Amino acid sequence: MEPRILELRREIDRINRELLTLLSERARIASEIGRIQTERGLGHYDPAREEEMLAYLAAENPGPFPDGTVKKLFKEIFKATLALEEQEDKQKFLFSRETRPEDTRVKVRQAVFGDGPLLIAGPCAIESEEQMQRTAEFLASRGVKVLRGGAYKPRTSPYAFQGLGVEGLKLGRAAADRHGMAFVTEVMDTRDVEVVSEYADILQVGARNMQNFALLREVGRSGQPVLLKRGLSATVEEWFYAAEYVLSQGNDQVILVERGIRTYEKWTRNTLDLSGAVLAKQLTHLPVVVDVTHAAGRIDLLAPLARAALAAGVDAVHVEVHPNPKVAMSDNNQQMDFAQFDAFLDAVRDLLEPAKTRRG
Ligand SMILES: O=C(O)C(=O)C[C@]1(C(=O)O)C=C[C@@H](O)C=C1
Repeated sequence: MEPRILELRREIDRINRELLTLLSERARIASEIGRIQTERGLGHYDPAREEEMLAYLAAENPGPFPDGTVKKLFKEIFKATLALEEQEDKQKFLFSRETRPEDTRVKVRQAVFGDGPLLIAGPCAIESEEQMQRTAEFLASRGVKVLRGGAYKPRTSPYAFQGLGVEGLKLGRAAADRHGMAFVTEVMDTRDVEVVSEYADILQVGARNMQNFALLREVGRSGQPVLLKRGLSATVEEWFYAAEYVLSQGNDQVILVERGIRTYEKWTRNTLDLSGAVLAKQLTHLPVVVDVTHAAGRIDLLAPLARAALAAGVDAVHVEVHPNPKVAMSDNNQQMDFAQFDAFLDAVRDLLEPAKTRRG
């Protein structure tokens, strides 16, 4: 090798090392800026700041690189810096496995979310004492430990059945108590969190309320376990950020529910985003539930979707069950009757721990 080249390369090596030192120092300073921005709820990307730096770099460019090349090099530095700031943010999020590597377990009466697959089952809406008692008795006899039932119903039409309210809460609590089950029901308004908490073991925040930030904070403050449904068109990141609202109030009993997202598909009510559910398991330490009923909106897909979800490692599957769906006050076509639930159970039993389910 030409001695002069070797000598010049050693000069390059020295400058490489100096550049590395300066770039690392720059990154540490920018990280400090990023931490301050995050604390103040500010974003990191600042195009005006980037333009300001590019302007003086071009003006002071001694060559031989053309201004365009200098700008391109520094834009890469800005991009890398932004990625570093955003990565550091993610490591700060309470939902992140970076913050808590071990799985969070949510224990509610006899059910432990995150400790082996569970079923959540029950009617869309609580309609009567007889309906809730019959359903709870049947489901408990099949080993279901978590009873769902809506007392406050988010209906598209204001003229549709809105739920029994507190009367429904009482019926759900009584049915769950009689059969040793946990009771989960939706809360729709910050003003109802206190009363719903008196009856329900788990507060459900519905898909339409996923970014009702006041409600998220209120259920967080309640300290009650929260079942957080992903919004109809929410990104996975928005879903996690919604969970962060609850966690930020000091409440770590958060369970994430993938219930299908709104797409262009017409043959199913929504489109089950299994990748979203898997991302939730991988990136967060929170238990993850898949609600196959609201995803599919039809009975014939429930078992295959539940099998896929359980095989993918989710912690629970959520289905709607009603003694007589034909006369249900809501969602008639997507609730299983008892015989259909037994067939569903037979189809998924091998993926649920045998101890948790039995044929009555
Ligand atoms: O100064 C900031 O706000 C930063 O986040 C640092 C920095 C940079 O690399 O200089 C990074 C990204 C921004 O878009 C602007 C500037």
